[in-house]
Amino acid sequence: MEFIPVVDFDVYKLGTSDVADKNLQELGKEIRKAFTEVGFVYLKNTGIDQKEVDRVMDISKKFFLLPEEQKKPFSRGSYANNGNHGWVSSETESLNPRRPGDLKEAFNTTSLHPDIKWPSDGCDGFRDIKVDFFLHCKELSLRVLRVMALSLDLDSEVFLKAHCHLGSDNNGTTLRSLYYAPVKTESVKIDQIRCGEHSDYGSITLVFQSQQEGLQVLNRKGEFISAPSIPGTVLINIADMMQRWTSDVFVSAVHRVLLPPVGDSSARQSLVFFVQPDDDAIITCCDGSNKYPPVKSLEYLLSRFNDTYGRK
Ligand SMILES: O=C(O)CCC(=O)C(=O)O
Ligand SMILES: [Fe+2]
Repeated sequence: MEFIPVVDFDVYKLGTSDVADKNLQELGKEIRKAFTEVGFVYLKNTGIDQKEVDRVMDISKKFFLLPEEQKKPFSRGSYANNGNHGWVSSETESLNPRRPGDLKEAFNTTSLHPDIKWPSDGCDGFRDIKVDFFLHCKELSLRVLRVMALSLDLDSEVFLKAHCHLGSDNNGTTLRSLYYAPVKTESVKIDQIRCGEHSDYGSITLVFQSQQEGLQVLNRKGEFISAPSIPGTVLINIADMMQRWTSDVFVSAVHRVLLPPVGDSSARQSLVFFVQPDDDAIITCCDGSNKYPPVKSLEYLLSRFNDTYGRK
């Protein structure tokens, strides 16, 4: 496939409850085709509107533009109850370990625990805006996971059963805001880009992008195709654990974010919702085959984090 298909999710958008089986089946067919052929799909009419996405981007940007000393207290690794929650500074991660650190900053919302300390000075409303958006993304993700199961003629709950704790500290699902600062060409290292080639780790990922281009997806022919922002849609991709789960029926495609063209000094932003099965879920091939050995969700995730943050 040379492009990523756009599928209309209207019949099962957030807020609908009485969807006919026939409609779900139709939807399933289209989603299945996209996830087997390219691993990515754009969904339109999901019930998450562009205004809400813009609000989350705006509050995130306010935080990212604060001076470093104000962001440091919220660093990833400083939260006792959750090792993944918090701020990650630029060039800390290499999603492709063969490249220098990615030119991006991130804030991970992984814990919704009431005791979590949130940024608020200079970015009023940060917590509420993030938490509301997290919960909307959660609802949409559960709907998509249900359609995916149906599309494979499986029990509709087969994936949902392993996402019961989504939004609690026994599940690693993360809403990540990314900020790709304007690039100063003269200080870019050799082979450095905004986000190195990688595939995601969990079950599925929801992506919302600002207008700036750069996201590319590797198709089955081995060519990178661009995945531009389409306002009002959400881009959804299969991640590695889902590929294992479906014995490679759904493909977790490699993707990356390139530098902007020389002379383009705009910042880029995205919101990425990484859906993760519950920590103690055991992921076993759903076709009954043993193409991949069973793996515990949390162990798999931790091994992938070690690669990203440079295990020595
Ligand atoms: O920023 C983007 O558009 C995508 C980033 C991404 O693929 C990731 O963080 O896993
Ligand atoms: Fe990704």
